[in-house]
Amino acid sequence: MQDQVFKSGFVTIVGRTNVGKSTLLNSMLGQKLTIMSNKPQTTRHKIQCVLTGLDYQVVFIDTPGIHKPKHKLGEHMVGTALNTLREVDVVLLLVEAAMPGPGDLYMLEQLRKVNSPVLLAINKIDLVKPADLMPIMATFQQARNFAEIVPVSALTGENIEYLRQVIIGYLPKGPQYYPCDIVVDRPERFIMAELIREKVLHLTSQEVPHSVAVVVEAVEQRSEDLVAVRAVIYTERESQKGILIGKDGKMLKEVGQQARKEIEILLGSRIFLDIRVKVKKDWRNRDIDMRNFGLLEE
Ligand SMILES: Nc1nc2c(ncn2[C@@H]2O[C@H](COP(=O)(O)OP(=O)(O)OP(=O)(O)O)[C@@H](O)[C@H]2O)c(=O)[nH]1
Repeated sequence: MQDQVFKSGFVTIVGRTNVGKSTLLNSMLGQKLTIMSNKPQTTRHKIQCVLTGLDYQVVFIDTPGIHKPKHKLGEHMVGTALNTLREVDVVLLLVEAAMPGPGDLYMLEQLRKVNSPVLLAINKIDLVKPADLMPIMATFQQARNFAEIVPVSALTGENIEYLRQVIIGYLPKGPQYYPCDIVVDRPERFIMAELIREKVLHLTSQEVPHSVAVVVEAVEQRSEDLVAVRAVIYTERESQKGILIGKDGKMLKEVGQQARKEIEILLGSRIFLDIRVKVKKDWRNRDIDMRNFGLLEE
């Protein structure tokens, strides 16, 4: 009998905003790790999630949505995404089940310089009729010779297991980079901040989301089963601060209650969560603020 070969490698999921990258990643990992929202551009960080099986390990790098930059943070997001393309073993391009739009064409153009295998996953197939899928697949295949095209629904889970197998099939022989119980390489503080930001995105209306950054400033073990967490939500304008706090502090209370529940699950402990809201004017255009918020790497 032949020895089993261990396969491992780095995989990046790219695609324009809102195509379902985070949902797909979570669905493949079977756990909630990156934040999901119905508003575009919620993923700013390069998060690595690790999926380990008996004979494989996939390290997923979740890139920010590629889009035409509008301000400095936007430029940085595009730069990060493009850099990761050159460092990975497999690139997974995610698109929606629709004819390619300008965003997809821009993405395809960026991928022209990529040498590693590029797989195409066509997401949200639950929204289209099977007959409409064939011409969409054909159009994408004409645009580039993809290693494979896999239609999926990250939301319903359709074809996700198959996609996982396809990805593993393209990984090279390699070592186990991380211990098997590691699923994410970001520190807990970062995940806590992302959970809080996710609640803000879900609960507030359109004018707030993109100008919000969350920083967890302190985490303190108060007793055996109580951890105190102090976080600050930064906004760009006084008016946004008002919206975030809400009438009689109701909005902030709701954000805090919802985030607390999930942080308690994350840490496996009771949490005392103290959230403040502060205004930091124009932070998205200032490198120093972005670095402080952990949005730029040194
Ligand atoms: N119907 C349907 N909706 C989906 C599917 N996958 C994702 N969505 C929805 O699409 C929206 C965007 O999903 P995300 O996973 O946040 O998208 P993203 O590409 O990570 O977005 P950014 O972080 O902005 O780049 C959410 O409302 C998801 O629920 C799917 O297979 N079917």
